[in-house]
Amino acid sequence: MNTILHPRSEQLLRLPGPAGYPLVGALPAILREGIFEYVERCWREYGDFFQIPTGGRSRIIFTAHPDAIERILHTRVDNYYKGKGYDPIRPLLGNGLVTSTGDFWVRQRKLTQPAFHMDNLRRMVPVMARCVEDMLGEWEARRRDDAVLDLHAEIMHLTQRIVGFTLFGMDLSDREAASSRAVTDSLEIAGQRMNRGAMALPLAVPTPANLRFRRALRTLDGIVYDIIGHARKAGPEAQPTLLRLLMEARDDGTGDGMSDRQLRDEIVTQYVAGHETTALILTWTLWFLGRHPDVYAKVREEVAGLGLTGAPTIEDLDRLTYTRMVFDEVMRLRPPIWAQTRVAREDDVLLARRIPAGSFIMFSAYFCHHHPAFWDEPTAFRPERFAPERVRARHRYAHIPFSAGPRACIGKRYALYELSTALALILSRFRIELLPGQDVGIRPTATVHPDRPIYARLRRSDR
Ligand code: HEM
Repeated sequence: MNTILHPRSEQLLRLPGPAGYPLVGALPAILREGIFEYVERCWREYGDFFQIPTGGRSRIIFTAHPDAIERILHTRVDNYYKGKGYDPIRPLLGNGLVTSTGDFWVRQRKLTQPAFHMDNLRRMVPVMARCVEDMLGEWEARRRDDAVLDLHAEIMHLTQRIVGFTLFGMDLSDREAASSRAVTDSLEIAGQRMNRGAMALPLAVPTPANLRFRRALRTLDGIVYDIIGHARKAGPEAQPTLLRLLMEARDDGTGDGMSDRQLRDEIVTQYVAGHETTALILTWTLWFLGRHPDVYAKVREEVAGLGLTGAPTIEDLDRLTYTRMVFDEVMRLRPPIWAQTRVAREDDVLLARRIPAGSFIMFSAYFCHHHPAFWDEPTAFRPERFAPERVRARHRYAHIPFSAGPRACIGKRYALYELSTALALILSRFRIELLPGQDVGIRPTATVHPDRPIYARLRRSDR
């Protein structure tokens, strides 16, 4: 049943939250502090559910409670759509799978899904392993020179190479440096544009940030149109990849294929969504393992138990159950995508509060993952939290690094196999020693980064 609610309904006005200025609400404070930091402060002060004024009558309704998240992503999923909160990222991702909505999204998701089926993942794992081995070969030379590695930079190169080969059938190595910078720049500036909300200047205004953003887009477009051109030349007999699948897809009604622009949007989306996220988790995993020798030893033992002599199989990777708990804990503490937004189509009730149609809602995996009612000592690193019996006893929406419901991450299994393959091969060959005295915090933009490079030395694994 749908009760019509006026946007100024008393129930909504009674939501706690900070005060703001008349025309600009809390935007000056958000700009000064950054949206993540601002939300964190409010979350500590106002708890699970509050509103942030953003000027005039508009407001962000924020929640980090799993009950509310379950309602948004599952119980009343049809009532919550991706709206203007995704605008800052649209110049980068266009109308690809992350940003599209409605019937168009349903169609594109259906077309894309087979690329991530088990039979395809099974074919991809040896390719992932080959990319890791190539990196380890380079690391071997550096180990002999006692070189220091910038972990995240190394891992970003790896995951880009993996996405290039597995999804597009192409070696992107020679473009790694340029595209890494373009992806980091564009996500960072999209994050800043999110901070500014309605106050973000149009991209056409030549501010230094806008110019950097446009330059990053040109670089990425160049790479992506190259990928498409390469695949067209390779012809239909080339290896089946996500790209081929999308190129060969035909509309049921008209029989038309996707335009180059739509292909571009889908490819950029998979490229960006598919390598930065996994790179961040692998980097953070190596960081936490370096800081927790007991956990490191258990992962190392589990990996050694596989007795790998070459690339792992899917069955090998499925046996890495403790390692999977470690990834779950890393993704709890450092979910790459710290918040998502939705707009309510109709009036609804969240956590016993009435939410009028048109409300702009932000919900956060990061703060949900740190919720003291669901996690003991939320900031402590404890993979044992993910023992199966403890997971069963917990709220299903207390841990949502991949989101949930129909718009959950399409690359979840791909990501987990990639992470396990990489970690298993790295730990089989090397011991990674963090340089002492590093105090690494987080730098949340559109994704949650380390706030400085993480440096490590390589030692031969003590197998
Ligand atoms: C640890 C790694 C990853 C994490 C934590 C992660 C997380 C997420 C999250 C939270 C969303 C929802 C975003 C939103 O709706 O705003 C999402 C969506 C998505 N992810 Fe991932 N992701 C990961 C890896 C990947 C990989 C490897 C790929 C592709 C190869 C991928 C492709 C996508 C796509 C295309 C969507 C949009 C799905 C849709 O709306 O239908 N992700 N991911």
